Amino acid sequence: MSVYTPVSDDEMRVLLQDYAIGKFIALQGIAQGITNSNYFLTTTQGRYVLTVFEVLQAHELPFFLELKQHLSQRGVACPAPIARRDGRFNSTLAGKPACLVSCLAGRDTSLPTAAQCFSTGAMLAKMHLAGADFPQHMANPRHAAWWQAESQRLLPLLDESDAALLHSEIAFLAAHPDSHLPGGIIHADLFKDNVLLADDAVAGFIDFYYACNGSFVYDLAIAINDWARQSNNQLNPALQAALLEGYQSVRPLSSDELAYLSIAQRAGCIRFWVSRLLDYHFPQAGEITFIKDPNAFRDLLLDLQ
Ligand SMILES: Nc1ncnc2c1ncn2[C@@H]1O[C@H](COP(=O)(O)OP(=O)(O)OP(=O)(O)O)[C@@H](O)[C@H]1O
Ligand SMILES: N[C@@H](CCO)C(=O)O
Repeated sequence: MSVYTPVSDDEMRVLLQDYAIGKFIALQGIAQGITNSNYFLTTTQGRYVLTVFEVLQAHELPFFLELKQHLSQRGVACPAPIARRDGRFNSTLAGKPACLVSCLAGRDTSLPTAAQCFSTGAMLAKMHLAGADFPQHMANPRHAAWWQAESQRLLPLLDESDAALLHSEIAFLAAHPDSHLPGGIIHADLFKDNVLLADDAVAGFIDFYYACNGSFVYDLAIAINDWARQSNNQLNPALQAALLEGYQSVRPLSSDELAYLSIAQRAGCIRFWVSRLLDYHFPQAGEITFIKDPNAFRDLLLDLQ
């Protein structure tokens, strides 16, 4: 259940006065999603998605909403934020930051086909190219300095072999950084549940709230690690190849990027192994946390080494 903040029809009617998108017809909570409260909003002019942010703070929102506007204007399949009458994208509802975005067709999948992996790879490359002239910068809050610092809290809690693996892998990544590789705006969380598909085509990337600056090959690696990962936490070679082929159909990788890809995949494993371990060992009081299996990324890491 992902509606933590109830929004009444009357509250929505009041908020709609700040927008020029017609009159209220209906508001329906969306069951999927973990972090935020999401609703489908229908007005006399169309269908939209209302998000009430449960964790992000108001001052953090403009970067993500302006990025979505930039990308959607350049043909990247993603929700377009809806501007208020005063020109802003961000609103407040129930004392929390909120926004309206366009409603996309399509559904996510947990069992992608090779054709869907190809389309996702191609759209990711398109996103990387489209971000080139986005004027804002956001350092990655969950990269090398973060996993180095957070691992200090985790190491005493892990069994001996996991602790040794985490420690040695972080040292390996520190010795093999990606800072020399092409980069720009990355999604940084392009898992299967963050892509809406209409048959084989990408209807839209969603959940841009980890988007930041980073290397393109790292972003691609994060996507491969989820889209091609099978239930045994090993990669399906055909799905991995399809995602890579789709990406390269739009933006061919340099030989340096290709050589680094497997290291980037190991970095992607560390990123999500660490965040899932933190959710498991240090659940935030008062924060809604759905704990995903940390061992999935440990096991994939062992397979990639
Ligand atoms: N622009 C959109 N158009 C259509 N459906 C959307 C849109 N945005 C979100 N959804 C639907 O709402 C669901 C929840 O959205 P999302 O995954 O962004 O939730 P969240 O709680 O904000 O983030 P997360 O689950 O990653 O923590 C999606 O699975 C999708 O079905
Ligand atoms: N995609 C992440 C959660 C959101 O960052 C995970 O599966 O661990």
